[in-house]
Amino acid sequence: MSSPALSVRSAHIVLDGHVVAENLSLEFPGGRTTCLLGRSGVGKTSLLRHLAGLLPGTAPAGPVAYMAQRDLLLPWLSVLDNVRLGHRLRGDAAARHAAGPRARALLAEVGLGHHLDALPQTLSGGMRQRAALARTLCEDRQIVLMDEPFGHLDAVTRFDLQDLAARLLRGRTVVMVTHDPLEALRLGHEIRILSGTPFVPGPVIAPSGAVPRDPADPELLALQARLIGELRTGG
Ligand SMILES: Nc1ncnc2c1ncn2[C@@H]1O[C@H](COP(=O)(O)OP(=O)(O)OP(=O)(O)O)[C@@H](O)[C@H]1O
Repeated sequence: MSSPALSVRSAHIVLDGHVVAENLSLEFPGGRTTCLLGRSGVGKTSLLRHLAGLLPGTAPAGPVAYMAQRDLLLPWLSVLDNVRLGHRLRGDAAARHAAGPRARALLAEVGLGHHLDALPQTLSGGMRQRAALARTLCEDRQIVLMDEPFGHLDAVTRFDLQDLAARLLRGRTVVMVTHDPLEALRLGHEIRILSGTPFVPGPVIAPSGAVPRDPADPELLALQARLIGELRTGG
């Protein structure tokens, strides 16, 4: 099954009287990763929450997986139970049972196969983010919304998780908020810069080559300089 495109049509995003977006129309291509960049406070999280149907008066485009800025792991559940939490909360007995092997396989993929019984507070920040990524993927949704999924990680851990995410998210429709232009350039089939109040999305930036892209690629480095310049002047 191919992942659906996502569209926003003539949307207004207003939070307690603050107009974040007005008459907003945007397309996110199916089966591709779109990275959203923009200065702090421009409205990236609000747009993601709009897409997820988490704002008043909105509905999700379909079943979505949402990975929030904080990992939101429940401290009293093991890593394994955190990863299969959605199934445990929603599913019937058969679905709950089936989630176990899937959760274990994903935890092995993210390098936590030996920490199934660990409690979140005993893990490093990078390990917690990996567990949160496994939980997001355990939902097995065609649409995945991610809000700064690799923020607050050291450069090497971030780099490794970007590679992992690109592999595990292949073929899904992904909208990812990031503050890091290089992350957007490594992972995004398309990149949009949001700027202004209310925000307006800039034109689609579509670097060439498959993701995850090589950060040493001269095209990427040139684009990084351009994105930083646009963020500086536009935001
Ligand atoms: N509940 C609220 N009521 C009023 N204004 C809000 C509310 N939540 C957010 N805002 C404002 O809406 C704007 C957009 O916030 P949002 O969190 O979407 O920005 P962001 O681009 O994701 O920021 P950051 O990069 O810092 O996470 C900000 O100016 C923020 O102050």
